Amino acid sequence: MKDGLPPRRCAALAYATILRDRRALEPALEHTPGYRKMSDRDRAFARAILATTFRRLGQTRKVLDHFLAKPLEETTEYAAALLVTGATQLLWMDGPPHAVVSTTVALCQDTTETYGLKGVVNAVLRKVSTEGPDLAARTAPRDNLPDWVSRSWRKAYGPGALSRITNVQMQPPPLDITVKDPVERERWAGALGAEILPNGTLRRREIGDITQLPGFREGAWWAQDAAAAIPATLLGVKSGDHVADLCAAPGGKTLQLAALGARVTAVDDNEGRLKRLRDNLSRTGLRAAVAVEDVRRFRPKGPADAVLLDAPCTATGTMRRHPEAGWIKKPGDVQRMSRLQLEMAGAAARMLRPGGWMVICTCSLQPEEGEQLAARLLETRKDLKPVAIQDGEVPGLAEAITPEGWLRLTPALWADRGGMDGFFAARFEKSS
Ligand SMILES: C[S@@+](CC[C@H](N)C(=O)[O-])C[C@H]1O[C@@H](n2cnc3c(N)ncnc32)[C@H](O)[C@@H]1O
Repeated sequence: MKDGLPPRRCAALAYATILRDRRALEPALEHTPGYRKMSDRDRAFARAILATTFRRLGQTRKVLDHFLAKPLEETTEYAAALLVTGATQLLWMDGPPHAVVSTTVALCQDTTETYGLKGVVNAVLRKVSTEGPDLAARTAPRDNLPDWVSRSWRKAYGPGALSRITNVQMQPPPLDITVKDPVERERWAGALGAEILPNGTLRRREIGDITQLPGFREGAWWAQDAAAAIPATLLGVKSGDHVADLCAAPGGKTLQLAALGARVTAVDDNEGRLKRLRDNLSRTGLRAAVAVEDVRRFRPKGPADAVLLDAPCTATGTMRRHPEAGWIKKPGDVQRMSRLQLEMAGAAARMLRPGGWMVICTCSLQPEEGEQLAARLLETRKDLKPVAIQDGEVPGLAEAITPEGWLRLTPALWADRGGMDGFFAARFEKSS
């Protein structure tokens, strides 16, 4: 088979699946015919095409629109996938024009519907390779947000922040690392060639194969975005405390709490993701009890000293790491998820002992899943009172503390160091 054909085919097939089935990028690729049989290099190439395609989707579509007689959405599904992934390689990946155009045209032979479109695909991609860069220069990173996301962020954060957030999202994400033993942080920063961020997270510019990095196999650290590492630190956990970690898998926050010496019960209803949590515990030599259960039904053996709820959400704060996230969600998902989050937060509060602290967090930039969720929780549970987050608890992030004392992290924070995921966290104490 012609060189470069299989990874490009995988990328185009997975692109169509992701949009049709609203599926996340990694599982979509894993289930794409031929993907698992490819070499590591080809798999990495397919993944890079796909990630760049979603990261630049709005800009690429704008360029393609100039050369298409009808909107891309009205084109056959696979033809649209070939055009978008092909144009992405030409515009944003320095793809050699001849190789990109000829392999993409060859892929038109995959289906009867696209067979007859070889001429069109050839002509359009040739135009993209010659005239596309000038047209692309007239587009902007914010074009890459789905309209509903762009509208909601503009309203919530303003146009300036919207541009800063989208600029960060155009960059490939760094590898962020939480070290098990903080005393060893400097040593591992040296061994890994990493910078130490103000919250103690280690940051490397490139992700690569993390299993080959020093300290991974011996369980000295785990990968965790700097923003995701903050909520567990807000619980004020002491050694020996009983902590319920709700929606725990794959376990980044469970590991943090266990490393502090807490007796952690990690609850999640997804067995597959819990396997990853168990693997992480065994690799790092940390301990936690694990319960496979819906958080809304789970009852701990006794009241917990502290509860962490990292609720499922639309994950629009993670579009830098998961650029497809905004494209596979719809505005209705925000309402649906925020109702679920409120139910879960109510269940979480019931698990807490009087005087105990609870932190709820989501990796979403939608206010319905953050500020509005926290406010609604206070309306519905009179036994909770807010415990404002203080400057000293979040070094370098004082500006992220809201007037109510919540924490609103956006990708634009620490932008000169590579940004972070968008996250929201709020803390409460149970009064009775
Ligand atoms: C944001 S992820 C959690 C990430 C995790 N806390 C960490 O730090 O690695 C949300 C998790 O919620 C779980 N989940 C979703 N609905 C649930 C439910 N009703 N009960 C328990 N877990 C649920 C998902 O399986 C998923 O693992």
